[in-house]
Amino acid sequence: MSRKKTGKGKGSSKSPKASPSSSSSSRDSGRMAKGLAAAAAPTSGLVYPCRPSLGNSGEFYDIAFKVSDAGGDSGVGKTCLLVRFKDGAFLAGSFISTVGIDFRNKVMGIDALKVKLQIWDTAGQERFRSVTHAYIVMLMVRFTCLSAWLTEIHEFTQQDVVVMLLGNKADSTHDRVVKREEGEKLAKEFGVPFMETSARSGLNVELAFTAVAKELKHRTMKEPDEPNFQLQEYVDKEMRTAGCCHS
Ligand SMILES: Nc1nc2c(ncn2[C@@H]2O[C@H](COP(=O)(O)OP(=O)(O)OP(=O)(O)O)[C@@H](O)[C@H]2O)c(=O)[nH]1
Repeated sequence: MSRKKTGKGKGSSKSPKASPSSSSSSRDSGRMAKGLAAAAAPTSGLVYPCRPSLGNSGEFYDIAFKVSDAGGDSGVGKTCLLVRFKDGAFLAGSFISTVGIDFRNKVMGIDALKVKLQIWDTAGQERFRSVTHAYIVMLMVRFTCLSAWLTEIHEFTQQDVVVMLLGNKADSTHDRVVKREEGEKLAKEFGVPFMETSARSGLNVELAFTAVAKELKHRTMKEPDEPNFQLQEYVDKEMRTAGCCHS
């Protein structure tokens, strides 16, 4: 029997706010009931850009960003990807559809800085309405829907939102969300970076989030005459260096 992944009745209705006070919350992972999602939406992608702050997991960080894995159709592996990234484990077993939204924090070392990513896990049906101000949206869509998803992103999010396309379940020929060639072609067509991941094997999961964190850090801290961070180039180079794949 499969259960629903739900925040209903758990935790509080408080949202993680863009202020130091949210850090004092006792939770490192928050859950919200579906109806609260829109009201609980973050007000800024940048959580707290200042010198070391103490996260609620007890880790210091220099800068923090909100990231959303929204945009994935139901069942493409959004929750599993997050769990793999945060806890290094794969959630095997029966499929439990997310209801409402959930978030997880992780602090990463990026170019001598501690960057906290607060990653929002949304149910397929919540789409972007609950995360309109997240800085980045990581899509794991079935590609027939890509155009519609991108239109929706641009309608409901900040203009400078960063979008990254992930083809998850790369470990499985049968289950994979999209073929690599198809993903690369479409990503090029739509002008978004693309990479394959697997929550099951861990393939490229750390790399995907590192690339996101680097892009966000660069956007916030770059000097006016500094060139933009090339996310796709970085990802391609890292994969080549690693002889294919990061896990
Ligand atoms: N083979 C394989 N299966 C995966 C992978 N990631 C997730 N799954 C399986 O896919 C199913 C759905 O995963 P979830 O992470 O719950 O999907 P979701 O996108 O969060 O779904 P919603 O909550 O409905 O939006 C589960 O049965 C997972 O075990 C992967 O990388 N490889």
